Amino acid sequence: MDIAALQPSTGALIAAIALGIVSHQVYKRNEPSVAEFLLHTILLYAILTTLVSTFGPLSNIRLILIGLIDLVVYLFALGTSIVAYRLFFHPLNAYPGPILCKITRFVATKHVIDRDTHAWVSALHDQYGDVVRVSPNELSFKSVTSVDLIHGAKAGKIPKGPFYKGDPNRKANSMHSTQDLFEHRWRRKTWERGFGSLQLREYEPRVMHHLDVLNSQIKCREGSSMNVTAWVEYFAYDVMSDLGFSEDFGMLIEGKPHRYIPALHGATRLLTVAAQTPWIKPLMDWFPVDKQSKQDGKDFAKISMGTYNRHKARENKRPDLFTYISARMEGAPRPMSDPELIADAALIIAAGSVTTALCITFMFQQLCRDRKQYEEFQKEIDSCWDGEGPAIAPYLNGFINESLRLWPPAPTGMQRRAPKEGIFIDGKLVPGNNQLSVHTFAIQRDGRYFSKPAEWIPERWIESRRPSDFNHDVRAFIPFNAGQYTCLGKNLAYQEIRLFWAKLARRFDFEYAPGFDGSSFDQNIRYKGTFLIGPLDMGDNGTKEVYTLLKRVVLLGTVLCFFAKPLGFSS
Ligand code: HEM
Repeated sequence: MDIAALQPSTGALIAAIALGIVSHQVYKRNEPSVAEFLLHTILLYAILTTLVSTFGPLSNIRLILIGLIDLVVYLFALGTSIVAYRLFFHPLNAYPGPILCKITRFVATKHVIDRDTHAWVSALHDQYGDVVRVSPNELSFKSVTSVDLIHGAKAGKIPKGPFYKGDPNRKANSMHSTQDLFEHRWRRKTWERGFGSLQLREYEPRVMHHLDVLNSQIKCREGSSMNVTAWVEYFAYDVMSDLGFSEDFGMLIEGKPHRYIPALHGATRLLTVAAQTPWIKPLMDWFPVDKQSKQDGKDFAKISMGTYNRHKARENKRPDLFTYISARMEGAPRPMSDPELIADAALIIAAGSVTTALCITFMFQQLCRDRKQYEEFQKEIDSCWDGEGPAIAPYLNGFINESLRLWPPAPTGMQRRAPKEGIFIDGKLVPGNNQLSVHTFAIQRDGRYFSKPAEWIPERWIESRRPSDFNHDVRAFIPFNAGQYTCLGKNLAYQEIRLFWAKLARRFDFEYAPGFDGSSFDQNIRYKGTFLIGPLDMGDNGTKEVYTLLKRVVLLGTVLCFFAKPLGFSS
């Protein structure tokens, strides 16, 4: 075929370019879904082809081909218009950032796929300062003033961003993923009933029960090594299935993971990719990408539904978190639907298990790395245990906070949307509807807020022991986020972690397993919504048990001597 004969007329070309630019103006105001975009494009193709046909008689095949060329020109004009706008006319143009990030979200998506978002954004902050444009319409901040404005007390009118739309496995919003301010407020109130101090007291013996099981499993394995990462996960998931639904995944008893763990990990992988670019979500079903994660996502949804159905069917319920969440709250504007409750059921375990497990596992790593800190840690727990839980344990608290500061389980920014009228942060206007967040990992490792930021120093949290010249600004400590969306399980998490150490540090003396030095663990810290970590192989060196036994023998001897005399056995 004569190529020259396929050349579209100038009129059709100009029309295609004009339509590309006009479409961009329309899409800028009303972002289309993938289906809408495809429909528009097909319609445009039909319009362009009709237009071409008006310029003279053409065979059908020529008409189709010239129409296609026009369509490519249209798409090219649309793309060029988008890139030019994002580079030169976008309201976030005044903010610094890498050029590619200003043009496309795929840079951020690539880092999610590479599992290094936390380190990538942190490095961008090192290069560009307190604010970076990480995507065409998204800013990442790391100043304490931004915490207050985006997440804190002054952020009442700031809703969650489109990131939260991303879960491809969800039929309805969970309390956490809803972006409507009013809806979030009343659903959160419903949840709050499960986290009062009375409820926490009720949960405590249930946590202790799982610690007893873990305790006996460690004892059984004395002399051999254990992958602490896995066992702490078993503990945290078993606890949440019990506190959440009065069920027991039974991972601690069986010593192996329930299907829930890989299913949740796979589902989160899909979620974090889809959440970067929510329009990708429907495409995930159409294309055969990451089949395993898709299957995991489906299994995760199925398990959550099963949990919900069993809880609903159960009579004589022990009060647990889901009992509070699923009972209609007085003053609630409407009852919750089944899909919403299933989404909330998934949230309980997803939010409460992996986060707590990560905090504990990072503490294990540090304790084995620094024997001096371990000795002080153990000494304090031994001295303050009052039979029910460590009463005042400032060093333990400092240790927990250092874990959460250096390795916040959810390390990246929690995306919010600027209100319509925009918001002034650090003296500059962020125009309405752009996305913004404070980067937890970066701000918590900023020397302006915490001196020697990369060092694990529990004493920094104890006022009497903190060096007087130390920077210590707790406004920059946001592992649970802050304000209206702050973690609901914060107190539960602290309680669980304290009980964990009170029970286990008193009993065992942990150290790296022979041949393991922790370096492979450090090198394999990745990001996947939360941190994703590798195995941490440890053993109990047994001295603690022997020491406890010795203490008991000495105590028994003293008691016997004391009674022996009056009873006349010692003459
Ligand atoms: C060390 C442990 C924990 C850490 C570091 C942590 C961290 C966080 C963070 C950063 C958020 C904010 C998420 C966002 O804005 O998108 C959050 C929210 C939440 N967390 Fe936790 N969490 C922990 C433990 C728990 C536990 C044990 C539960 C119990 C179920 C829980 C339940 C929740 C819930 C329900 C929300 C949603 C709150 C809302 O949207 O209003 N978390 N958590």
